[in-house]
Amino acid sequence: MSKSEVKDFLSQHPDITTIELLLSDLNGVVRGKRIERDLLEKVFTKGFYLPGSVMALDSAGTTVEESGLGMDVGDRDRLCKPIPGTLSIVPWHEGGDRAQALCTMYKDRSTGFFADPRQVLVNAIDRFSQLGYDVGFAVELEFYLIDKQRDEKGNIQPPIALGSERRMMSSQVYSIDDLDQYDFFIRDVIETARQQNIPADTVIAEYAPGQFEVNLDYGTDILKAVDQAVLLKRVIRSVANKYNMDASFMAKPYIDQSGSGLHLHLSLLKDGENVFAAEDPTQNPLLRQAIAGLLSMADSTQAFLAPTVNSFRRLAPENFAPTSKTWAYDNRTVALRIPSGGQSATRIEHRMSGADANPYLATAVLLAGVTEGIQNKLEAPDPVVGNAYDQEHEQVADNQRDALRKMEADPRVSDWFGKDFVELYSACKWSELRMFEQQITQMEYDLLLPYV
Ligand SMILES: NC(=O)CC[C@H](N)C(=O)O
Repeated sequence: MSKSEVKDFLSQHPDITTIELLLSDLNGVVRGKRIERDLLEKVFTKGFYLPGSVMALDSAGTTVEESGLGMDVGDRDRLCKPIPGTLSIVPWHEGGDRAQALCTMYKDRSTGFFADPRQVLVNAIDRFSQLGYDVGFAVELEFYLIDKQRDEKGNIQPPIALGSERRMMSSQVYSIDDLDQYDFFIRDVIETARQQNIPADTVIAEYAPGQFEVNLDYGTDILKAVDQAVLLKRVIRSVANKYNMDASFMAKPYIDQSGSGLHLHLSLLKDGENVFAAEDPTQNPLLRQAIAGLLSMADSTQAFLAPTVNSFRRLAPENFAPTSKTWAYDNRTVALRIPSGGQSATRIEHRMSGADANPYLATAVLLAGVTEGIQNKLEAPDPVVGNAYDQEHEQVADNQRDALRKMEADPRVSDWFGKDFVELYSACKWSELRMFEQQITQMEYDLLLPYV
């Protein structure tokens, strides 16, 4: 990051006293440290240090020792550097004196650290670029607003909108009333994002009470768009918090309501022309190869798209979350949708990731699949017509164990994500899975303890 960026920023924002330096961990959770204004220039030119074990944390924030990045290497520090263009104010901070910058971790001064998920995406973008296409890329994020107060049974519940008596209980998809009721929140998200140069545009009320979707505008720079998605999640959480609500990207917070997804849209362009375009896009050979590649890696990359035990609860039929390795035109019951909307807008909507997936890894999955399909001219099956949930199709794994084993078994995953990274991810996820499985549920005590 250039010295002038720091100088300009500090002179434009004389009130800034502290700056948060942020990194996305394996789970997409933002971590980092805070520095004083005086140190900013040095940090931007020379970098700063955080333990490499930041990239080996489980969901409880504990270092997974099997990763080899903790005690084995003396919990050693790694160089981190801010990413140019990401320095911005933190509008939700009450004092108005805080800024932030997104950062990335290095192995040495010039090589990225294998364990940083952003670096995995950087590598994937490099390989994908060799295909020689420009892109149109966009991210959609679903999330739930949740009351900080639990209901009388101790369960989570939708919040009461500011200045209203009414708890949001309806399931009115695309409801304008629901958007009205939450206007204060939505406006604040869009405005806060704007202040951080994040192009969040549309907000939609989703299928369930308190569930919304926010879209980032189409971009041509994949890495920048994913950086923005990571930061947008923080905006949404922080703005919700301001109004005493939680915003959650958990894949399935309510068992009887729709889950939350992370949908990625990709079109390929050559000389400004969309190469996926065709009168009937499902017959476009290049698009079919890209689809075939994605489907061929659907099993072995699912562990990145469904990163926790909870993610697999989202993958239930009839909820517009994909359960099968399918694709179709204008159809939300499949894994890969080709949205309608005119030839020049022809694109793949990748619907497999939960909102809990790390956006860097989910996007690397997308690029790997598309590249493998096109390079190897893979053949796609026929697109689905009608309700994919009612038909016989090959299913994706319905549990994390199977997904992790399939990830470990496919050499293409090591090739794309790095052998060391796959080993790290695997160690962290198995450890976390064991942590979840070691809990005996209340239901087991209620239904089994007295009777068996
Ligand atoms: N609007 C939609 O497409 C719903 C998507 C669904 N909530 C998911 O989990 O992916």
